[in-house]
This record gives sequence, structure tokens and C-alpha cells, in this order.
Amino acid sequence: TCSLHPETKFLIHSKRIVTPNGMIAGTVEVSEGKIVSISVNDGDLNADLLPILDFENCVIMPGLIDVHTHLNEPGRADWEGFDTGTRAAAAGGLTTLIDMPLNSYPTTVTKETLEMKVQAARNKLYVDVGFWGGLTPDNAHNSSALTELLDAGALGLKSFMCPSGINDFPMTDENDIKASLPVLAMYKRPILVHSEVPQPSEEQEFSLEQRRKYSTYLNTRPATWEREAVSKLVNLASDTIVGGSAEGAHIHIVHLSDSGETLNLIKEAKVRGFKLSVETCPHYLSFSVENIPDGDTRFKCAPPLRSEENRKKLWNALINGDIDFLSSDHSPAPPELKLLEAGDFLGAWGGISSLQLVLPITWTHAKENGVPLEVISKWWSSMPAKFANLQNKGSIEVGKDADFVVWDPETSFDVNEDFQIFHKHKITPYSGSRLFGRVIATFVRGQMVYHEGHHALSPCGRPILASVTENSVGHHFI
Ligand SMILES: NC(=O)NC(NC(N)=O)C(=O)[O-]
Ligand SMILES: [Zn+2]
Ligand SMILES: [Zn+2]
Repeated sequence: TCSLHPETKFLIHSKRIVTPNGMIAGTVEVSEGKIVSISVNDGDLNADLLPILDFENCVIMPGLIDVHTHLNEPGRADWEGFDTGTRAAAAGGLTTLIDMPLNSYPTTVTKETLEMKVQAARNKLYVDVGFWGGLTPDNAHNSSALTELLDAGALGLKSFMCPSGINDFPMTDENDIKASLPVLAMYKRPILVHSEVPQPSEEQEFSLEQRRKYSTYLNTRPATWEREAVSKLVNLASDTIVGGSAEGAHIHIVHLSDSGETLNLIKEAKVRGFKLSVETCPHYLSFSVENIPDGDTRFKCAPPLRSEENRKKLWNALINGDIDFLSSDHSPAPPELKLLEAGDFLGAWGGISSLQLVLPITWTHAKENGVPLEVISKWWSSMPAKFANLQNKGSIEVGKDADFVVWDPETSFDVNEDFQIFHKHKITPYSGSRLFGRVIATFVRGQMVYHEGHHALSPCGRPILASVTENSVGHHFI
């Protein structure tokens, strides 16, 4: 009942399979959830012996890995939850998510709260889900608390350099983050940082008319917030160089929006060998402030969407490899919190809902920019797997988990009432868009968890917990 395809040993074939050695026409042999052989074209198949799923001209890629999802359970399952969130993932071709430690209640900041989260996820997962632990001022200076959280399986830590909007997830400053680095270095696991530091500004009163403009909101969170945060993080990252006091630690900047000076700081730090990486999200590549309708708070997120010029530079940075990979930052909330009627950008909850759509959104833009499928796969599978040290995932190679998305890049669809969104709440700023790339089927460890609008009867995704034995193998950071 975990799979819409009854066999555990089978062949999957198509004319376009994305492998680390490029695109091939061929066949992948799956046995007990693993990839056991790959043959090019009509190579030596066990075709007479094993059932074959022939996807013809559709593309088979490694399942997508989203290292930045807010699933919000336990405590705020009315915002999303493991069931709806992982169904949406499966329908979107994502096979692994890593859940953020905030927006759930309690927040995931101790061994016990991580165990509660894993317990809450039981029998609800349609894809595999790992967990980041939270770094707050309460645990940052307590290395045994951090050790417990990492021993319990948190894949790394996440913190905010500005208020997170969640009371039991207070912000950290650079000293808090610095204190966590020796522990993280020992475990070779990353710290992910929401990189905005509030800058002094004049108290201002805005009329509702002004509050309905995205530009008003944008002006309250200028690029200097990101620049300030990243400059502090770059300083800390200098200790991560080979021979440095925090060698083995790794700082990751989540959801970069500013492609100006902030990006330059990141590029310089990388040149100097600091262990620093950066993601951006489809919404920063899709939207710009010039095109956001007044009052349309579905677009509110932090850091904010910026200018069209900034958006284009962000694309170039991604294409050039200055940005390492993509994540969704799927952060939904009940529609009431978006204050859609008033259209008040300052009062609305920030967070964009997009999980199920990230592959078609990315591909629609990539196609226009001449970016090939292999590169999409790098941004969404191999690089995120490497970053999070998911050694069994991220590519179609012998020995890896049989996590696949089968999709048709040539077909387009409209995000309208006829398109089934599996998120708990259907509001998304992508409504009304025409996107290329229809997901046909999704496989998680050989199980067909989604096919043409239908999910498997039971959820057989697994929680992914870091194990201490994995550490001996070590992280292979970007
Ligand atoms: N509490 C949140 O989910 N915040 C998120 N909100 C956004 N991105 O607007 C985030 O990742 O910062
Ligand atoms: Zn954030
Ligand atoms: Zn987030």
C-alpha cells in the first residue's frame, strides 16, 4: 500500500535519464529501494526477467531535495503539517524535505522537542523528511544541549539574526552563532542562518494606502539588512578554513534576496576558502517589486522581493555558480494571517507557499535562459544532498536510493482551479501562472508514491536522522 506499483524489483526506462555523467537513454534497475544497475540504451537488460516501467520520452531525474521547508507540525498543523506537506512534495517530484525548527510548537531546539517532532511525523510522511535543530540564545552557549540535539539526529542547526516572528524562537547574534561552531565542527554539520540584521531607521507611520504597496514593505527591510548579516557571518566563517579554529563547521546563508553587495561578500569569502554556501528560492527568481499588485500579500516574504534588476542579477549568480543551490522556503500560513482583505503588507504574515510547484517554476525560467535539465538537477538534488550530507540521495547512481521524479518538461499547465494543489492552503502567488513541466510520477526508495494525481494508499516516507557513524565518513561540503 506504500506504492502504486506493486513490484520491489523492477526496471524503469526512458529516453532521457539525468545521471552524473549526463543525460542518457537507458534503463535503471531498482531492487529493494536501491538503484542496482544502470544501462545505456538497449544495453544488457534483465528485461525478460523483470517488469519494466517505460516512461518513453519523459525525463527521469533524481527526486528533488528541499533543504528549507516549514511543515509546522506539531503545534501548527493548521498551517501545513506532515500529511499535506509531504503529499504536495510527492506531487511536485520532491522526494526529500528538511523541515525547519520553527513554526512548529514547541520549536525544535532540544533533544526532547526533536523527538516530539519525529513522533508527530510518524505514519504521515509520503516522502523522506529530515530535521534541522534550532539554535537560540538559550542553547547556543550550552554545548551539552547542542550535543544532545545533534546526537538525537538533527542534520544541522538553524538560527535567525532578526526576529523570527515566533516567540519561542528568539534571534541569535554573531556571538551566539560563534559559540555553536566548535560543536558543529565536531559533528561536521552546518549552521543555516536567516541572514538579515535589523538596521536603525526612523519610526514611521504609514497610511493603509501606503501599507498596501510592496515598496513600503521593501523599504522597511532594505538590502543593508542582508549585507550586515552576511558581513558578520563572513567574519565567523574565516575560522572555518583549513587549520582554522572552527575547521569542519560550515555556514549556510538561506534565501538570499540581495544580488548586490551581499552577494559580493559571499563571493569574496568563497575565494578565500571559507566554508560558506548560499541558497536562493524560486520566488526571488520569479517576481520583482515592480510587478506586485497593491495589497497582494501572498507575495510577502522575508527578506523581501526586490527590483527587477536585482532579480536578473540573482539569476546570473545562480547560473554562474555563485549561488550554490535552490530551496523552496515553503512557509505557508492560514489565509487569515495574510490579511488579504486589507492587503496590509506590514501587518501580514510573511512566507510564500510554493512547495509543489518548485520544479515547474524553476524549469519555466531555466528554459527561457537556456539552462539544461542537468543543471536544474544539480540545483535541486545533487548540491542539496551534498550540503545536508544525505549520502544515499541526490543522484541516479548505483547504490543510491531509488528516488526519482518522472516528468514532462514540454507540457505546460495553468495554476488555476483545475490544477490540484495538495498544500493545506491553496493560496500561492503563482496562481494564474502558466508553467512548463508536468510531474507524472514520483518514486521514494523504489516506491511509486505519486502517479498522475494519485498518491499511494499509505505514507511510507521515513524520518531521516543523522547518525554518529555517518560522521566518521564526514561531510563533503561544497
Ligand atoms: N517564520 C517563518 O517561517 N519565517 C519565514 N518567513 C519568510 N521567509 O518570509 C522564513 O524563512 O524566514
Ligand atoms: Zn528565513
Ligand atoms: Zn524559511
